[in-house]
Amino acid sequence: MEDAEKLPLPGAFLDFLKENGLDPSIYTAIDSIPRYIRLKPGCEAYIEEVQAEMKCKLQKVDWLAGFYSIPPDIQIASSKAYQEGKIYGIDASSGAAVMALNISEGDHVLDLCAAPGAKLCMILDLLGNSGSLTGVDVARHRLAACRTMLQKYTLGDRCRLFVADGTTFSLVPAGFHSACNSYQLEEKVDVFKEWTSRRPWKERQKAKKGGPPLLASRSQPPELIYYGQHSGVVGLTKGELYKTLSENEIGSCGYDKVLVDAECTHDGSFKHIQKFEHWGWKTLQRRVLDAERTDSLHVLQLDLLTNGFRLLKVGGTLVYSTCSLTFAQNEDVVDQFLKENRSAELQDIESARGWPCKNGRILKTLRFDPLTSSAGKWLGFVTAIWVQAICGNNYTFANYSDALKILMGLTQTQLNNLSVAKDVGKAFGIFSGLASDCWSTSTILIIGAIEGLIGYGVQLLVVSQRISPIPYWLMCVFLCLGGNSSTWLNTAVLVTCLRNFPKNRGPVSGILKGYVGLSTAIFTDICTALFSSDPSTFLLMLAIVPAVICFIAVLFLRESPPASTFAEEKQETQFFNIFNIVAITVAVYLLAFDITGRHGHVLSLVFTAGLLILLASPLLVPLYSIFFQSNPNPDMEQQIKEPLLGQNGSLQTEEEQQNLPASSGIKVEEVERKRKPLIGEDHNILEMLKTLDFWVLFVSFLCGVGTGLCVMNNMGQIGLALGYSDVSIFISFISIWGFFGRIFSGSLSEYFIRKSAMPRPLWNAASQILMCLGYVAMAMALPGSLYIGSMIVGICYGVRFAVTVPIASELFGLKYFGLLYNIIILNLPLGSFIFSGLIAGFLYDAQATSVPGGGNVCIGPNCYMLVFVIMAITCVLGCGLDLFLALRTKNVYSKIQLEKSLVTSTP
Ligand SMILES: C[S@@+](CC[C@H](N)C(=O)[O-])C[C@H]1O[C@@H](n2cnc3c(N)ncnc32)[C@H](O)[C@@H]1O
Repeated sequence: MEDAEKLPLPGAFLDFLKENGLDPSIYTAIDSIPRYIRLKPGCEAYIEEVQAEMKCKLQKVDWLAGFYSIPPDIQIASSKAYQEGKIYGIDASSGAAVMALNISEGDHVLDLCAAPGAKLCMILDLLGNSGSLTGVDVARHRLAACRTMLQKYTLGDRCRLFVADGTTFSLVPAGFHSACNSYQLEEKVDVFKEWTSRRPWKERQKAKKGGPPLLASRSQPPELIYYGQHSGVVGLTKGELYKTLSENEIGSCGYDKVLVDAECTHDGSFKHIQKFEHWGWKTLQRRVLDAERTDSLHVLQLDLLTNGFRLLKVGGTLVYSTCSLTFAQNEDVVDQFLKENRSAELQDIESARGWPCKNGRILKTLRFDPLTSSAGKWLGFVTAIWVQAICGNNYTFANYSDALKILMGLTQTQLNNLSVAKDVGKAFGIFSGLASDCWSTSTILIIGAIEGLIGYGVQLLVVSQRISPIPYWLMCVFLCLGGNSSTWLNTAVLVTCLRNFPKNRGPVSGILKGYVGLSTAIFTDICTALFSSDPSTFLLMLAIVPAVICFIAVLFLRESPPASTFAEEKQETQFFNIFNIVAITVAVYLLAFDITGRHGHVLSLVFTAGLLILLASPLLVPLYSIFFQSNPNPDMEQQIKEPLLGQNGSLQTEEEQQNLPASSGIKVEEVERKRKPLIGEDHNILEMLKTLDFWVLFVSFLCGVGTGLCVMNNMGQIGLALGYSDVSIFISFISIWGFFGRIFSGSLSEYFIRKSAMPRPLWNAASQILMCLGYVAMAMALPGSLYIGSMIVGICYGVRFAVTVPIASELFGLKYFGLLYNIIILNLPLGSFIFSGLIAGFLYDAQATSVPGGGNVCIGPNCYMLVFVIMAITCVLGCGLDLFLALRTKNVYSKIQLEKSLVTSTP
């Protein structure tokens, strides 16, 4: 066994792991686990200095503000930045435990197992100049180290530290609640003054005689060893400080937030376990594995949790965390606690969205697990590709619109408005965006699948004449449903994949949107090949296939940890190159089939089989991952110098880190934003709507996709007007060239950001100019114009999509991306309505002549000429807006480039 070679774990420890259902192979990952540091708020300007001093690049941890990962071999204790208190050594999962508390301004927080104080410092940083923090620890010398840390990082002003047993500690933040302080009217004679490190004579004498015991006992009253000026202690009398309240009083005067980061076996601490190689495995047996000790640990953990909860205000939040991986010390403790405390309720840790963790055994608990194979993430991406490859069903309206027009006896305006109705369905994408912020990927996918099944199912029944034509308005509703279904699928796929691969947003968006572009061709070609463009069969496929694919994706597509090591990122880029190659092969294959004219039945069957094989081929990436790799999740223990609480109570050094494989939040609320976000940071919807950048992006997107949609929706009639009876070739053209636009702009824009900080909006500007030329070509209606025009429109429409998605995420963040994306996508129904429903519909009807039996028709280049001219002018406007946005976002892209260059230049 490889792990045995790396770290020869003793039999007793292996037995311990086995008893607790833990895989020993997790300890093989020790050497590849990065370290984490947190930058003290306000020290951001020193990043470069810190990097230069440590001779390594700090890689930002996207999901945890202020955290950076560094290579595992870098020692921070000797660095100037550490000594000057600019950086902390703290594990990312410890940071997650603090974030789960959801600290808000003015909170009074209790840290019941505070020493050595990494989380304590982070809490104080988050509190700033408000609220208070009470740190408690049973070990005097460890808490003294905590005090040193507070002084070093100048964080002590709102903190008080008590040596006390956390299972019996009973003091509330009395100094802040006059209502809870019955002594307030008494004359205060002997009050606490400003804290001084100089001890009273009595204490010094006591210390000379050997001092108090290192560990506080349960019955011993709390001993105050430090308090800051604004910690609520100064001005209190002893009676006030040490007053214990009734349960009822605690309900209103207790703590807003309690952290119980309980003592545990530390088996989740890799480096901690590694240290036993030096300390001796017998020590491990005695300190960690001893059955009696672990039994009493479970009791201690439950007691700490119970007492922490007792001191919590009604409506407050408690987080229980350990650095053990065993169920006994985590879920079992929480389970037992919940049984005994019916007023406690487990709450979702909402800030955990996108954290590299998985669910614990109890719903709403979380585990930071050391081994997470990336195969699942890639398998999820492959199913995302498949979902997208069937997601462009919305663009295939022209394939069956004529059947609808004839069956329902519609005019062109009515038909165009039907196509607008399907695009209006996208306006309700807002719902999928909202839902994606609270529901899982699988729920969103299932909703989309069922909606599509109903929407296209009814259209199928009408077109196949299984039911007589339904009223026009009702048909609008079902088209709307069909259109809306794709927003659920797109949202589920895009949001999840962008969060899983935040460092490769261009390729992710390019590939996924590329397949959306291809999906029209995939549907059209397979249908034409197998069923000779029969509209009923086409609709049957639109109804059934997406639902089946979605149910497959439900099994695999979920949020996973983003890459957090340099090697992982490098590999991500390689894998995306492979996906790009496969996608291009699919596109070329489709193109080859399209341009080689009509094919016989056998050849068509062979083509379809080949296409299915190509669509399945991305599976090779997750298969490679399964068979040739096992990636450690890096959120594991950092450097530990000594055992935590040894039998002699030995003291850990300051830079020791805590690991947090498991934590559960009990009542967590939304984090309050303290300042207006800058462009490039996470914006909520209101914040985004208030920015000029958003409106520029929104309107320029409208200019691009609105005009493009108009061409797609009207292609059937444009083709007829120009003398083509079969327009499927043009529809396939738009789809395939759209694909090339998406795939190349996604990856190239990423490449040029990395290379020269080229703002992504410049790609939109270029596409808009090209699109303008395409419309001019179509307006001229020369021979071949429609081929050139559909190719250009396809490319530029593709670029718009692939580039705008990452731009939105780069400017406004990924936190609320589901909703942000769907607001931007509102442009589809809006653009479709303005350019297709209003402008094209009106101008076409003005030129057309009525036909017997209802409806109208227009033949000749004049039918659409004015429409094309208007759209060409719109493109020039769009280009201007894109250039303006590129100028405004120059700095954002310089920053992104800097981050990317840091990654690539690191060995
Ligand atoms: C996992 S460590 C806490 C780490 C700390 N929260 C940090 O982030 O630096 C557990 C701590 O619990 C303390 N402890 C153990 N038994 C305790 C008790 N009965 N009451 C209070 N603290 C206790 C230990 O001294 C140890 O410092």
